[in-house]
This record gives sequence, structure tokens and C-alpha cells, in this order.
Amino acid sequence: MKIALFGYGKMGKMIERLAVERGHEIVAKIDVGNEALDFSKMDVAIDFSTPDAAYENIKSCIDNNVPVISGTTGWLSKFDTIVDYCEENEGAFIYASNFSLGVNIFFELNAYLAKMMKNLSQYKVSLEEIHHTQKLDAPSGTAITLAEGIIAHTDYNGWKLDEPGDDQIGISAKRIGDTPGTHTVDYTSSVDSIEIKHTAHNRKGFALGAVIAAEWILGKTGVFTMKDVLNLG
Ligand SMILES: NC(=O)C1=CN([C@@H]2O[C@H](COP(=O)(O)OP(=O)(O)OC[C@H]3O[C@@H](n4cnc5c(N)ncnc54)[C@H](OP(=O)(O)O)[C@@H]3O)[C@@H](O)[C@H]2O)C=CC1
Ligand SMILES: O=C(O)C1=N[C@H](C(=O)O)C[C@H](O)C1
Repeated sequence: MKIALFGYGKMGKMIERLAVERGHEIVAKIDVGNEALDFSKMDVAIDFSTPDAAYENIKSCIDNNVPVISGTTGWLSKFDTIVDYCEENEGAFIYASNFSLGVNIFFELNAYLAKMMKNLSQYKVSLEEIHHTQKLDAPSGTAITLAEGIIAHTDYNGWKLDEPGDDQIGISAKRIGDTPGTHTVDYTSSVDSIEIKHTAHNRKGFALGAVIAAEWILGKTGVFTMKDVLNLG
């Protein structure tokens, strides 16, 4: 498979390594604008760029009939627009705030726990995410997906960084050293706490998930999720 990498930073380089190990070829490594790109050489594009760049990168892939996988976080105000654009233009697109198998299992566990906690008003939920100091966005995309997973199954009305209202899920975002990504969901009452936690030890799980998603989307049309790719739940 001929893969174009939009974003050749920490994730782009890790994806290159794993993709080549799986027998794929990297035909483009794009770090800035994409004016001179030859889309006809690409079977699939993988975008791990920046919050400012992701929307245009994804749109240009759809415009050129190249299936696109995006893991870039921090651009979700434009997500619905891209979904509509992809459907109108019969493109192929997968976004995931986190491509690792472990986090996608964690998302299922989070939803299951939220359903059990729905009527237990003595417990207040909160989220914590810890990442490396170069991360541009806060809270992390993964923390937002976790919050949305809880909101879908409880009476919480939204989430907020730090100091949440009574009906909001508080998210604490910490930036420490080179931390690849740690997410904790905590339910606390006056007598005890229940915590579930996912810790990434490195970026390999994210990168492998993105390459598997790229292999899966080839030949398909539509907007998909990692739940489709991994056949979870
Ligand atoms: N969904 C998931 O599983 C995961 C998502 N992420 C997300 O992926 C994104 C990238 O993460 P990471 O690799 O760590 O970040 P890096 O900062 O290491 O890499 C981002 C790269 O994008 C480049 N870039 C800037 N502008 C453009 C553009 N217009 N088109 C293409 N590339 C561009 C940057 O180049 P330059 O340095 O020259 O500006 C840089 O090389 C982040 O949003 C992060 O949150 C990260 C890990 C897992
Ligand atoms: O920026 C990162 O590094 C990561 N970003 C994603 C996020 O915002 O959730 C996924 C992972 O946690 C690493």
C-alpha cells in the first residue's frame, strides 16, 4: 500500500517505521502546505499534523479521492463539516482521538462503568489526562471522547477544564516531561473512589492502530470509527 504521511513529527515517524515493517511504502512526507502533492501516487493518507492544519489536509485528500485517516486532535469544531463533506463527495475517512487498541477497549469500559454509575448520585466523576510538554491542545482528544462517553450514559450535561459546574465533568490536563498519554476516570464519593486508568508506555500502539485503520479503509466509501475497524462491542 502506498501511504502519504501528513505530518512528519513524532507520530509521522513512528507510523513510517511500523508501516514499512508491515510491507507498505511511504510515498510522501508532508510537514507544511500540500500545494505540489501528487495525489495519484497515494493509496491512502494518514494525518497526524496540527490542530490548524488537519482540516485542510483531510479536505484535500477527499477532494482528490484519497481515503484519509486522521489522528490529529484539537480541530473538532470543524469535525461535523468534514463528515458532511466526505459523505457528499463519497470520500472515505476515519478520525479517532486515540488509535490504540488499549484505549479503544478503555472507551468501552468507560461506557459500561458510566451506565452502572448513572443513578448513583453520591459519586462525582472527574477525568485526568497527562501528556508531554509539547502537546498543543488541552484537554486531550482522548479525554474529550471519554467525557462524551460518560455524558451519553448519565445526566451530566457537558465537560469543563478545571472548575466544573455541578452538572459538568471536570477535566484536569497535566503536562509532564515526555509522557506519551495517561488517562484516568475517577468516581469519588465521601466513602470511597473507583478509578479506571489507561497508561500508554510509548507511541507504538497509536501508530499501529492508525496503520491498521489505513489497511482496513482501502476500497471502502464512508465515514467510519475505530469501533468499526476493531469490531468492538
Ligand atoms: N489519535 C491518536 O491516536 C493520537 C493523536 N495524536 C495527535 O496527533 C497530532 C500530532 O502529534 P505529534 O506527532 O506528537 O506532533 P508533532 O508536533 O511531533 O508533529 C506534528 C507535525 O505536523 C507538522 N505540520 C505542521 N503544519 C503542517 C501542515 N500544514 N501539514 C502537514 N503537517 C504539518 C509539523 O511540522 P513543523 O514541526 O514543521 O511545524 C510536525 O512535524 C497531535 O494533534 C496529537 O494530539 C498523537 C498521538 C496519538
Ligand atoms: O498529543 C499526543 O501525544 C496524544 N494525543 C492524543 C490525544 O489528544 O488524546 C492521543 C494520545 O493521548 C497522545
